[in-house]
Amino acid sequence: MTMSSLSELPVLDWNTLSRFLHYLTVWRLLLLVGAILIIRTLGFYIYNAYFHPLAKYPGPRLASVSDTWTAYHMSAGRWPWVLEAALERYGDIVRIGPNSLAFLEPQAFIDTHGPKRDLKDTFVKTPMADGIGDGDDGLLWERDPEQHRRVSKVMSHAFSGNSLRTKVPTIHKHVDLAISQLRELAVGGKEGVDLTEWINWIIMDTAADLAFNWEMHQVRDMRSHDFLDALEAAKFTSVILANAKTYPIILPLAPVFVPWRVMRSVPRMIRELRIRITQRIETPTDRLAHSDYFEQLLLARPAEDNMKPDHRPLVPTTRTRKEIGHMLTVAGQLILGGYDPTSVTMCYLFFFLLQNPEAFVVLKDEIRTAFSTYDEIEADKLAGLPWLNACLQESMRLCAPATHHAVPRISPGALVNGVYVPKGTICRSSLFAYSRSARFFHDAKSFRPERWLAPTHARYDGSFAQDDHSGHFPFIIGPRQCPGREVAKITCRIVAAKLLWTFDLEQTSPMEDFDSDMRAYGLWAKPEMRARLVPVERT
Ligand code: HEM
Repeated sequence: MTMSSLSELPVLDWNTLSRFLHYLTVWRLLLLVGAILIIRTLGFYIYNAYFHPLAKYPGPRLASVSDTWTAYHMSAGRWPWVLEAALERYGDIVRIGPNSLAFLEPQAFIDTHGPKRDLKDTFVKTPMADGIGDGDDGLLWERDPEQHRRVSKVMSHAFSGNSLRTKVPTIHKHVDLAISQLRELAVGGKEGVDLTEWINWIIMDTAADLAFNWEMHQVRDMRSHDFLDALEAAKFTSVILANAKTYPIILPLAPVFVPWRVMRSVPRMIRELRIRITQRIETPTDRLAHSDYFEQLLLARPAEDNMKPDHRPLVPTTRTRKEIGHMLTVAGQLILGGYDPTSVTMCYLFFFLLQNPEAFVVLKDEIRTAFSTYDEIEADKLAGLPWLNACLQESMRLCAPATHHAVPRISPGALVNGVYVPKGTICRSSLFAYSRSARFFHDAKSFRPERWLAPTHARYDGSFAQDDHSGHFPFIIGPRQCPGREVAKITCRIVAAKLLWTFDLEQTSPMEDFDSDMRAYGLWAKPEMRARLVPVERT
């Protein structure tokens, strides 16, 4: 290049720059930014679809490039069925999001949820919700395995043997009141009662009373407490917000999905909880009506517990704002954990029984033969009734209350069902799909309590002998296993036995179909069930 050609090159002086800026109108600028965004997004999609470490797994095309697929189906209420269909179509491991895999085999569930020798190998929870008390995630939502272990240890005493026995009279108290209210109502009328509503009242009254001696009196007053209404109304919103945490793509849309009544009721719910908790903290143990789970939280003073006994202050120091926030969150979770899955289990138990009259008759006979008077009905004997327990197991197999959304966990970089899953991958095992798969259960989609009976039982049916129960974990397994599982089973048995000992049930609302009419958001929507309760005549 000669000196003369060099001098012909344009010089970037102020004039040139202002001519360039003049040329670059707002529209052109927007076009430029748009083009950059499109190229970036396309690059991101091409990487996800063809070069991502999970690209080798089959699945819906949209799911491989965006989380919209999962977020949409979860919010539409058909997630368990959609995931089941995807596993049926694509195989045992399906890519359900750019960074998410779903598994069918029980071993995958054991790998992701089972106990680990080293906490760093834990498959941690995905973010679910922020604690309602000062950013504290309490027990259920706690993601840090160390912190979870600490809180879980404190609470474990509340659910252990002796402590559990002290809770049983409280369960009977609420069920007895419901039965006597239902008798009073003389519910032989045309319409009958809303069984779902009564189950909700009984279970929530019991859950709140057991959690921290909170008497909600829904059964007594025969009307829903604001807290119950708010919780039921917030179900859909909670799935949107929880989804938004895992899939930020839907975060900007979240406010659109939050109905006005939820916006109004949730702060009310938290305010009420705060007042009740403060009252509970101020009530001395000897003035309580009965023992509750909350005692354990009040006993635990982490800072002081870790001091040598002779260094501890004689009078415990006042509770900090942080401690109160923690208690508030755990208390809310104890009510939510105690209420929702138990009421769902009870509702679906009756749903399946009403649709399977033969199984229903066997259950009524078993209960009415086992107890000659109402007052004889007690927890230990109920635990030994094979058909009652088989019906409960079968109902939780077909409609596992808390695991239908395939409880997600994040891989630390480990083997799942024999394949290496990279660190950070979200893993979901669909117990719903497993439970309804003909590969693991004979006559898988039918309600057949026989499958849970021992060969010595008169109704034992050998066709179910090959059923593979190894993945039946309605309460999951490992360190996050449900601590309330025994309370839940005792409650369900007592409610079912006392109701069926006293009444015959005739459904008055139309029968719904499980596969086409039911919906599951973050939590199961409950079926509409009106029933006439006819008191059993006894000589
Ligand atoms: C049939 C009824 C019940 C079922 C099927 C059930 C199921 C479950 C499942 C699957 C989990 C694990 C959730 C996860 O990791 O995301 C869980 C956790 C939990 N459940 Fe239950 N539950 C039931 C009743 C109860 C009851 C009566 C209580 C009493 C308060 C309770 C308290 C809890 C608590 C506190 C947790 C959190 C445990 C932790 O993260 O360490 N549950 N439950």
